[in-house]
Amino acid sequence: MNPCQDNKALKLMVQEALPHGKNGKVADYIPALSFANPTTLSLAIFDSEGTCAAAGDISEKFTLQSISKVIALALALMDRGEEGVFSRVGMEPTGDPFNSIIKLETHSPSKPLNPMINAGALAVTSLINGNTIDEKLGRLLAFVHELSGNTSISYNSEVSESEFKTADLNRSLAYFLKQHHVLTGNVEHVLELYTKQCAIEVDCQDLARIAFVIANEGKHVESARQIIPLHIARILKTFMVTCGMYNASGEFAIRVGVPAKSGVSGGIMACIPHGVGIGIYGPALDDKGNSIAGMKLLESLAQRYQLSIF
Ligand SMILES: NC(=O)CC[C@H](N)C(=O)O
Repeated sequence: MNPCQDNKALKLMVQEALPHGKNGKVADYIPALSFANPTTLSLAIFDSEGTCAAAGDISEKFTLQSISKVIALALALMDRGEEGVFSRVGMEPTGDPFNSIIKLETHSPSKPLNPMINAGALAVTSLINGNTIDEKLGRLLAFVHELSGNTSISYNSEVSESEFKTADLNRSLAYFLKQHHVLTGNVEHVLELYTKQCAIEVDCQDLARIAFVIANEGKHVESARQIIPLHIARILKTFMVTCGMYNASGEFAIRVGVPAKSGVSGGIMACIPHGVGIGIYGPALDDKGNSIAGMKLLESLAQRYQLSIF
């Protein structure tokens, strides 16, 4: 696997975007995330030639958080099929914050509107095959290893424990879903798996490689192996466009126009059809939970390289 090469043009773009982070704040509702350095920004871009260009400190690691929802959805769809997953979770954007409970009660039936909000992601995580939490997590990690080509990726237990102890809102969502038979099984087990899934730790280069596979119709560049079936890769990208940036997805589609998924750690994964994967890390967030400098950087990249799919 070729390591990413520093790129001068990208470095300039990172330097330009970085000051925008000053207007943001690192997430602290998960206490372990509050230690992140708000003045950092890094970028890796992996393309169909198998080359990777980078800028910023790409060795910095961060947890996937909501970006993991895309990966868990892929695995659940491979495990259960579309009917098995979409009987429990819908396909529509909400316009509400990612952890909102409101539409679960006002919508009938009370299944979560999509897999990118927390309620939908909890339902999806509960569908991953395996007899024990360890087995399910092991399958998820093996899948991440395959997508990224990096078998050393694991989860950060300090972050997962910090989230598990404080996840009362997600706990409420999950118990609500259990009451309405959307989620079956032990809620605490689902939360344990979900918080470990969110705490899977990567760097920008790993994220760019994962993004590439999704962008490239589910295929690896080196081996051309189909890791994710084509129709599932399309579903993932479509959800990323309609719901990937939470309740900022509409504005992001206009300003940037690429399938992307953010996480509250400050990561953004962007998948440019049909074969560029982008990984970004910038932990200062806006009030919707998206990386401010990261979004600015994607906007400049999209303008400069005409990336918008629209
Ligand atoms: N938006 C996010 O990244 C949310 C993920 C986080 N683990 C949570 O459930 O709150």
